[in-house]
Amino acid sequence: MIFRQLFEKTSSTYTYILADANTKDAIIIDPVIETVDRDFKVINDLGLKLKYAINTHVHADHVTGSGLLKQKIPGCKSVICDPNAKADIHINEGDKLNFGIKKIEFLSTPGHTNGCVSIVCHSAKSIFTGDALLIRGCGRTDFQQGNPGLLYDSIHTKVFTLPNDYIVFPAHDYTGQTNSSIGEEKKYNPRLSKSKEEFIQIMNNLNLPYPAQIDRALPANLVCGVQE
Ligand SMILES: N[C@@H](CCC(=O)N[C@@H](CSS)C(=O)NCC(=O)O)C(=O)O
Ligand SMILES: [Fe+2]
Repeated sequence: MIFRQLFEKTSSTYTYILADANTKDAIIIDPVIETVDRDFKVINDLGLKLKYAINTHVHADHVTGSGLLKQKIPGCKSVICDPNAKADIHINEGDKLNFGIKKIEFLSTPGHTNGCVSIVCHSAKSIFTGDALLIRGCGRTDFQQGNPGLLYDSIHTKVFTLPNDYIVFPAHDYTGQTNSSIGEEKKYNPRLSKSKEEFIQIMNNLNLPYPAQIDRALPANLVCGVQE
């Protein structure tokens, strides 16, 4: 497996590239429009064939790079779960996609937004959690149909039931951390290690300012980041 974790610093977003080392078939998870040229260079330098550009949800804090990547790489298909967002493929709970002999499986993990998915790669013992589960945190639940009770259930029934040694790769980190594990987050996550009632109380009192790019990002991300 070829693996890259790439960072976009304005929105503190992680973009991931995964590829089958033999066939060079590749996927990208949560690309950001401002760093498409960097990601495109990585893809070309490594001789990868990008099959899918996947968004874990309709992002509110940055514009997705998936539409621009599709323009640059003929044959690349955009993928999302949210039925309101434009994409080539709309996936659902339990769906799988292949790249070479590698496989990913989608878990529906709503609560941060309605259409949030987490992506499991069992052969790499890894889960890409989008904004559902962050390192020692989780996605906010105060807009985009956010629902703290639903997020708690998503994480506890879909994510925390994976083996403790699975690596957690989030869509963001604001503290300089890159990854965690299921076991660590079950034990040390200050929000999700609490009871559901305590979690809902915490989430309803975060009082976070809205993301700086929200007004630009939400409409753009409903059309893959670019108007055709
Ligand atoms: N300051 C950032 C936005 C930070 C933020 O709201 N992050 C979201 C994920 S992006 S929708 C979040 O869920 N944060 C949870 C938390 O506890 O911080 C910006 O202006 O972009
Ligand atoms: Fe988000």
